[in-house]
Amino acid sequence: MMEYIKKVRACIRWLLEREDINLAEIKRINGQLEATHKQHSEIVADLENNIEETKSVYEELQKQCASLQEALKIVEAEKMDALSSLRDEREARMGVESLRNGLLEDLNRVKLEEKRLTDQIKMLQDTNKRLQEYNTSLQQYNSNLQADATKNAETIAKLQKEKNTMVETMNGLKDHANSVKMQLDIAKSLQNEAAKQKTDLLKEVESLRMELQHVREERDTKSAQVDSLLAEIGTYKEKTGKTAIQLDSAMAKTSALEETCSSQRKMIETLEIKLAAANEKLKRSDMTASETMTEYENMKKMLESALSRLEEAEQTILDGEKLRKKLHNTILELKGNIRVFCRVRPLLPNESGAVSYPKSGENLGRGIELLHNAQGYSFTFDKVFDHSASQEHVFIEISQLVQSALDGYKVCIFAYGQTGSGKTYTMMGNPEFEDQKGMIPRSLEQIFQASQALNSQGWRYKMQASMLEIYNETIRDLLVTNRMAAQDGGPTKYSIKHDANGNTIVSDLTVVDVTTINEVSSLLRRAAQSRSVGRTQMNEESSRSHCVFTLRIFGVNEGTDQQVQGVLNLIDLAGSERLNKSGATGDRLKETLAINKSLSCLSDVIFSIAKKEEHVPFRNSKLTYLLQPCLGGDSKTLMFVNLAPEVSSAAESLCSLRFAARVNSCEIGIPRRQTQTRSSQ
Ligand SMILES: Nc1ncnc2c1ncn2[C@@H]1O[C@H](COP(=O)(O)OP(=O)(O)OP(=O)(O)O)[C@@H](O)[C@H]1O
Repeated sequence: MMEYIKKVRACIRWLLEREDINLAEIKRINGQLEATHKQHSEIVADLENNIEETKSVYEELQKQCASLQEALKIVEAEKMDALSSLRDEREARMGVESLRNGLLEDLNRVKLEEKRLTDQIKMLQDTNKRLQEYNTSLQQYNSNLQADATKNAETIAKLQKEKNTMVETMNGLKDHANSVKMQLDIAKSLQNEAAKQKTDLLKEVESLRMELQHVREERDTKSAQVDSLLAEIGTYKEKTGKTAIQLDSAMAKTSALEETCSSQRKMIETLEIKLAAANEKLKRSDMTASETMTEYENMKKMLESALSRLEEAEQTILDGEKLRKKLHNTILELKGNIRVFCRVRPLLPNESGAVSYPKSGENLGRGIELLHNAQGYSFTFDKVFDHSASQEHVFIEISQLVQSALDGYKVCIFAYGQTGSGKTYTMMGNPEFEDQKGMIPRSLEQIFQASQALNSQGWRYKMQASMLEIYNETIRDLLVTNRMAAQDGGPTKYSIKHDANGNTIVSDLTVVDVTTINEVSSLLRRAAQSRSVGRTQMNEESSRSHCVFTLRIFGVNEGTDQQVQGVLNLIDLAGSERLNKSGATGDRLKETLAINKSLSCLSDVIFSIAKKEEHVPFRNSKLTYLLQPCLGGDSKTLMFVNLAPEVSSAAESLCSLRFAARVNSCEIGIPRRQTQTRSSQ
């Protein structure tokens, strides 16, 4: 309880203390309240002042507001104006925007187009670059091939030389072998003789031996007789004492027998000496025979090795020839264009020339310059032959091309140029004189020689020749014997067709199997006589027709069963002169028109092939339709452009050169070989 009271007292004390504190606090708060009241009244006074001020400001503001509203009205009106003008502007802007959008679309389109074009240009540039690179690589390849070809030609020449020396050595060896053989024959006959002698001697020795034996036996019987006689003598002496006469005779008999014995012994000795000599001789002849035999064997071996080397060399030459052929064809294939050779005929007396040639530089042998109306024109071709070039020289340049007809290519060589420029001279020449023979007889000679040479490699060739001319768009058979031999009595109408293999067939045309060059020569003579020759003012013997010689070549290799089918077309075109220059009238005018038409058809065809046009107008003239397979891209085509060098022909020459230059730039495609195996037929 006490404790409790103590606590209550403490509580009361604490409450009293708290009351004091609270009183002091109330006092403080009252003081604060008073201060706050004071402050409040000050604030109220301030606020009242402020309200007054605000009121005046408000009035001021109301005034301002009224003026602003007025201004606002004005502004609103202005705004309306502005809005309407804004609308107009918007419309205008929309118009402009749609225009802009259109323009943007256009721009985008243009940009896309530009991008496409840039891509295309890039692609073209790339292609161009690639083509250039390809071209460079082709050129490189080409020059490599040419270098290889030259190297091969050198190797072939070297091998040929080696072959020649080997052939010479072989001939020497053969001679040597023959002389050795003769020696051997002599030695053999000597040996035979010696053998015979030996047998004779052996026989003699045998008979001598037998004789000796016989003599010995005789001697032995005689000796036995002597002994028996001596015994008998003894017995006589002893027993009966026969007479001395009997004894003497017996003695004489005995000594005679002894003499015979000694002479026979001598004979035996001489026979033995003879036998030894014969044996010696036999031995010697045996030795000579074996020596000759070894020498013969050595010679035989040498001859065999020389023959096998010769065979190897021949094989290498054949391989080299094959490689050269392949390289040559590859080069021509890579070129892929019509090749053009230009040939200028010599000036006739009293003519002055308008043609010159580069004396040096890269166009040497390929360039030609023509002076016309005081202006110079330069051209370059695959080859240019000046007036001094011989027929042989020109032929060397085309011989590889001719050769490829044997390898199964279609080859077409034609001569183009004005009348009197040397086309016929180039193509046919004068076959009666060796140095004046033209490309046609030379080509045929080469074909026949080469086909014979290829015989050893198993190739068998069959050839068919035909020859026609196209005169005023009409075909004439130049090999037919009776020209008017048609059923109805009129001239034969020839029609041209092409078979599936790309071969041209001219109905009713005479096709002659030829096996020798002489047959072809007589055919050419026959054709030359039939050829239509007209007269113009320019050339007394101007040929007014296109003359087409065709040789079909069928080859089969009996070893490999490979078959080839080549065609060689050699064409002497009619003169290309213009109408005003030829001065032709009447029939001649008709001829000239027909010639010009077919020549222009020829150029149309060549240019259309070069442009890779879908439609090539082959059918526009007989000439182009006839040559379609040979111009259609898979053949090897060469054009001679013949020029007359005189000043008066400069205009015509310029036309011919321009045409030839265009032809030279044409790519007609890659020549293809027509080849198959017999079993694949
Ligand atoms: N390279 C040459 N060397 C020597 N004489 C030539 C040469 N070229 C042509 N001739 C001669 O020029 C003349 C005319 O030549 P050619 O008859 O070959 O001309 P062409 O062009 O065939 O004429 P055409 O169109 O009338 O047939 C001939 O007498 C010929 O012998």
